[in-house]
Amino acid sequence: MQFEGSLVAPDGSRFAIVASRFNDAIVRRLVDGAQEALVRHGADADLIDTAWAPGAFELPLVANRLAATGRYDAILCLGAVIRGATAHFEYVSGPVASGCARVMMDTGVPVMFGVLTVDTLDQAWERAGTKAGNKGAEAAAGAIEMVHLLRSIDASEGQPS
Ligand SMILES: Nc1c(NC[C@H](O)[C@H](O)[C@H](O)CO)[nH]c(=O)[nH]c1=O
Ligand SMILES: CC(=O)[C@@H](O)COP(=O)(O)O
Repeated sequence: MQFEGSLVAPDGSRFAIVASRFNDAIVRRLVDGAQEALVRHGADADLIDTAWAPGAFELPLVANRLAATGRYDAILCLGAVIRGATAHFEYVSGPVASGCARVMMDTGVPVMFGVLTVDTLDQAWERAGTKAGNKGAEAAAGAIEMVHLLRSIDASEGQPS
């Protein structure tokens, strides 16, 4: 058997975008990119919910609560963690990444990590819809692929290999 996900959202698939307000001038571009990419790949805009958290550090908890509702086929966590003058960058970016992965493994709901972890504001702008693409749109494409992939694996249960 070979399993892979297409980039066309299955009918009725529901998505949640969890975004952080810290550096929101950048994060809003990630959210816009994600919403546009989901719809362009066939998702129903009415089936895309968005939640805003204070900062990236809070994203995993919000993602966990949304995943626990059972309403969503995939969740996108979007944010922008930009290095400052202290070690705070490490204490935020590390737990956010591991927290998002933990939610995905604990709940079985795909949680796409669309959080920028960059050293400079320029690097953030480059990844929010300019010369390095849009990490929100990338997260959206990955979410759709994961929904398809997991549904095909689940559908194969009990079938001979
Ligand atoms: N410096 C950044 C933060 N810091 C805030 C934390 O995410 C968190 O909200 C606070 O520590 C309270 O728990 N958040 C970002 O998203 N990006 C940053 O660059
Ligand atoms: C990622 C951060 O928390 C960072 O932006 C905070 O800046 P600083 O390290 O100068 O306090």
